[in-house]
Amino acid sequence: MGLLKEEYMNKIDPHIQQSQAHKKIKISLKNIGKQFKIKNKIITAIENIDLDIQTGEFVCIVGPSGCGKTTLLRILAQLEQPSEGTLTMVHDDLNKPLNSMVFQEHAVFPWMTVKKNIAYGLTMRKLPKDQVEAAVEHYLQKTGLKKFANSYPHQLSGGMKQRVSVARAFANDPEILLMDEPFAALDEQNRIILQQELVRIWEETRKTVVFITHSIDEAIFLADRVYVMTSHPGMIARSFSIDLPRPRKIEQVRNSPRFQELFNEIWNILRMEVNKAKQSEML
Ligand SMILES: Nc1ncnc2c1ncn2[C@@H]1O[C@H](COP(=O)(O)OP(=O)(O)OP(=O)(O)O)[C@@H](O)[C@H]1O
Repeated sequence: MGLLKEEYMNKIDPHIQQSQAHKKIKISLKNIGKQFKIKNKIITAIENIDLDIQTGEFVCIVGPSGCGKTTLLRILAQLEQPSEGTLTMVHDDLNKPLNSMVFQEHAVFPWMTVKKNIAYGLTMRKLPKDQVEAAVEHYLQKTGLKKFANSYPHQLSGGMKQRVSVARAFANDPEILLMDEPFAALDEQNRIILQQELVRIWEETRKTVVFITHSIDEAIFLADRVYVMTSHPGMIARSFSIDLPRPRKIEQVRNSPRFQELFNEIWNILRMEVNKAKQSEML
């Protein structure tokens, strides 16, 4: 059961507020649920989601296919209205966008050069030209795209295109980055390289990130906290604090006994949820 637009705005707007310095919670979800109506059938995508995300925290969400991860992210991006519950997001600096989204693929503009793609959000905000150029230059450098600044997306590999998406999101300088399986379509080598680059840029910027992934390895390598969701309808099954030291290097993380321990704990929960999802598909 959806909300009317006005009801929704009443729910969201008062909570996108300027924070006081002592406030640490950036995103708070209380009892969030979402139902979709298809023909006469109601599908509960997510239910009873309660979680708090701290300012500067890197959060990964893993869960079986179809458990509502994208729905949750779309609610955070305000592309979707929750059917129930309260979403609170603290907007600290009104000169910056509250959030930017990075999608799995097809998110770069094919008619724009790499440089123009990265500059897009800043240009739309009509920021001074030299400020835009400095930000673009910075992220071209950080993502190894300098040589391709004037190339068009069709001249780039899949990995390069995702770099452009990541560079654009960071250059836009949002307070919250919402990432929906951004590396899922990449081959293993490119995925590792981009994970390493993302972690490096994030460790410098410490933005609040919500990152959806199917990969337990990826979640542990990137996150401060991993939430595991239940199968349909999606609820939070468990949360894991990822207490691995930073800065992180992929080889060190993967070889550490703590990584193995976390992997096994998360997999034990996820395996049960994936099996449940399979059983309900067979019914
Ligand atoms: N716009 C929509 N209309 C109807 N049902 C929807 C809509 N969006 C999502 N759903 C349903 O809600 C449930 C959750 O979907 P969602 O895409 O959020 O899951 P997911 O965990 O991101 O899936 P995956 O891991 O496969 O990408 C699914 O049953 C899906 O069919």
